[in-house]
Amino acid sequence: MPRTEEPDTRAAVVELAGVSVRYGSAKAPVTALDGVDVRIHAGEFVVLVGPSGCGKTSLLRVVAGFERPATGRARVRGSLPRPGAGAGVVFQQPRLFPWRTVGGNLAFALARLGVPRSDRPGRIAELLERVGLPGMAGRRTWELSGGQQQRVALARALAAEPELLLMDEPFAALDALTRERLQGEVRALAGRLGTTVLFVTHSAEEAVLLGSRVLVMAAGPGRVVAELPVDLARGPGTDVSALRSSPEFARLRGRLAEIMRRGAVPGP
Ligand SMILES: Nc1ncnc2c1ncn2[C@@H]1O[C@H](COP(=O)(O)OP(=O)(O)OP(=O)(O)O)[C@@H](O)[C@H]1O
Repeated sequence: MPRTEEPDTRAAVVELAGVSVRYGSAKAPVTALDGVDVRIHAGEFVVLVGPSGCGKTSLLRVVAGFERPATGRARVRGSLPRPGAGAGVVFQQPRLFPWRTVGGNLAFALARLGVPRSDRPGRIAELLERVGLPGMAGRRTWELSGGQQQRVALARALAAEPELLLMDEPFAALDALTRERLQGEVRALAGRLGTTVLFVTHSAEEAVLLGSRVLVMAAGPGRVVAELPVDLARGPGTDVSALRSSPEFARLRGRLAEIMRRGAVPGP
């Protein structure tokens, strides 16, 4: 959704043009997405926000290659999206193998990526360090808290060093304190690694806190109705709780909540 008449000539990491997704049968079709255009550039942190059923997960699934659009064009780095090809995915639930250790879960992902057995322990230690779980490789996943399990899921998604990270309400099931900590970490991590992120949430607050750009969706049928660029400070030392108490954050959150209420861009 360009904000000017200038054509956008930058190479896009994600490009959706006129994408529709339909479920159900021919007799009872459900149009989950209708004519969605989205371009995401390298290093952007794009958040999809909107009410339940507006197609946020469907859009993410198209980008992940789990869902083929009924109409339109979807490309990731110029190619048809395919599961496991270049994008790391983190879901609301960690979806770890409960019978494997933390390290075993990561080793499985690394093996699938073709990482030689001898390199795996080093990579596992690095990944666990990166998500704030150093030395936890030998732990059973059921010994971990929900937040720790979600960190392991994030480490698994980072195993492929993806240029693109897709996150579907990854913190929704966590308590407020853990959520805040992980929000800060994901924000810092994405900035440090230069990862492009597409993140789904219901929360206006989370959207403004994390996103460099927020896309607002509406239902019936699912579509993108507005976008809000977010210019809150970014950088490794940016403290999420300080950001949350800044006047700029309050202004943006209020504006986004108003856009979400109206389902369209309000006047100046
Ligand atoms: N497998 C499916 N079969 C039939 N309908 C589906 C299927 N998956 C999703 N839908 C429908 O498509 C629409 C969009 O669903 P989707 O899960 O993408 O929305 P969402 O915005 O992510 O919702 P939520 O915030 O509740 O997770 C909804 O009406 C939903 O009921």
